[in-house]
Amino acid sequence: MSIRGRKIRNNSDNEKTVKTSASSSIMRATSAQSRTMSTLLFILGPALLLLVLMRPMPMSIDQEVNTLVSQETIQSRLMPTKLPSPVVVNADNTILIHQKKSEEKVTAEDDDSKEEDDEDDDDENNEDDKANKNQDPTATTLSTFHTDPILRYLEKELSNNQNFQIQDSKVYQQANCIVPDDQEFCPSPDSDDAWRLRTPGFLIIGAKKAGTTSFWQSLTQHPDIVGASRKEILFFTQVQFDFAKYTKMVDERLAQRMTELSDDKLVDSDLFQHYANASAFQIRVAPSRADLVTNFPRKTLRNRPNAVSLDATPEYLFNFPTSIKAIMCTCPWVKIIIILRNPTDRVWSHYNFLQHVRTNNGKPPINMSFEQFILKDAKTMSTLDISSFQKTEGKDEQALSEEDIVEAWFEYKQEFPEGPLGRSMYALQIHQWFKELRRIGRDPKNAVRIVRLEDLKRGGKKAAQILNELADWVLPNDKHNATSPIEYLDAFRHGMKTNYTKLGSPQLSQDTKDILDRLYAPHNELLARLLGDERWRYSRDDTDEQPLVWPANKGGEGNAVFERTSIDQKGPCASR
Ligand SMILES: Nc1ncnc2c1ncn2[C@@H]1O[C@H](COP(=O)(O)OS(=O)(=O)O)[C@@H](OP(=O)(O)O)[C@H]1O
Repeated sequence: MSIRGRKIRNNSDNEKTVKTSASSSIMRATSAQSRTMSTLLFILGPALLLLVLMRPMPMSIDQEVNTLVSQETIQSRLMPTKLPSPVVVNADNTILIHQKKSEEKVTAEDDDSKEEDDEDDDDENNEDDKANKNQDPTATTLSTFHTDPILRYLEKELSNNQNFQIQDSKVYQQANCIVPDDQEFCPSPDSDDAWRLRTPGFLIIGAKKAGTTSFWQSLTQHPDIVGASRKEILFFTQVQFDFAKYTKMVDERLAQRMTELSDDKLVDSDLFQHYANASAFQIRVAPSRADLVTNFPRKTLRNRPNAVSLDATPEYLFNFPTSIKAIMCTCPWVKIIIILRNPTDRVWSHYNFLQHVRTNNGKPPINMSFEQFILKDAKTMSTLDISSFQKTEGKDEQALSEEDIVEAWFEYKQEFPEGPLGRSMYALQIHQWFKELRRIGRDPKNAVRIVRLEDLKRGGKKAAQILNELADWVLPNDKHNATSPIEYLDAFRHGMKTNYTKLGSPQLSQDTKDILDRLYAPHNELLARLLGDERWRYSRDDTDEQPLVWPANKGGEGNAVFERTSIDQKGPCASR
């Protein structure tokens, strides 16, 4: 019997005794005693009641979520500061995430010219580098590593190796890629292999649960839009990205060199590990294009000179710390489509997906309520042990640098790969994509299109028009309009629409929804400023049904100007 059970039995034994003696006491009780009791109760009663009412109540799950998902916990860690200052979105859509003493704007060009300077005379400039780094939080880890003897050694060794030639093309230097000597990398546009340059022609990079599957199904209606062998090939994510192959080679070479230098102080296992990691993440090794194209129907592409291929992997948007580099090193000409959705609705859909779809697929469901799910994520975000976060904590004057954010994001993804809350922080992710595109000399307005699921969901002529124009944009040679707007829309409508209510999903509680809307408000604000239209705020009061496409027509109609451009073959192939 449990201790609790025993207590109960003892209590009932006692009860009998108490009952017997109580009845005789009552018989003997005098009216004077009764009066005293009544008086005491009259005086103490209200005080006791007050004490009971003031007792601290346990927190409800909603309150707990509210506390954790507050701007002080997540916001301060994932966004550099509270809006509006010092986050400044400039007219040209660059975001100034920190304030330097001089209030000087940091642009991609500044970064580039700094790198070039570093390369010219990095020995002499070690001190300068340090000084610059103190002044400018966006001074990249790259410049730190440039001052490093082991990285210099690696660079020297790798550039001497015939299998690892650093391409002399500027774009590759800027993207900091080391391109393996891949014979298939630069086929002549007239050769039978020219199709490789259209592989992939464009990407749908996210967001997850924003209708990417229907979007893929819609665009592949066109006979010249050829999907990869499956949706979500994940080629440019860390898992598929062939870092291992190249880092293994780097590591082996490093290990060999370390053995040769066995007397050297540098032979230290921690240090070795550190630089092995650095070799993977600081020196971006381009994945092999030969491996990439195996994910596409090569025969179809070879036989159709106008065809453009599509990889739709929503993981890429979220996976920016590694995916952007891998993509820019492998197919820098690629066009990018992003589809967004109200951030709170996206998180809810994400939860339902994991709860139901995975179960149906035989994979283990996430066995928690929606509130527990987002609490877990909020906790991950707020308790991340990332030195770069801690470094800046409490120092308002020195906000996080972009490098810190990228690093933090990387760790966050490791901690909770689903990252349901983080994935809906769109501005932070899109900004990184824009920044990287500018870095290799591409204008995001030419390279990217962003649309909303809400506009496509509504259907009608305008939704059909968006899909049609996007197809036009990615097809350089579409002279025959093989697919009509209505066909695109029909395919979108019949895409992977789900109805979780039928699957038995509970409704999203209004309180939780409000909390999430509050969490995302500043992120949406930043998105609206980044994309130059306040409707990207995703305000629940917004009744404007005008479709929203980025970049918007300056005329204010909200429709993008879709220019038909041929695939821009930037990169080392362009100069050959
Ligand atoms: N045509 C149409 N109309 C309305 N809603 C649509 C449509 N197509 C897809 N969806 C909704 O998009 C959600 C799935 O998004 P994804 O395909 O991107 O999911 S995934 O990331 O590939 O798993 C999923 O959202 P939820 O139902 O809210 O979970 C789909 O229902």
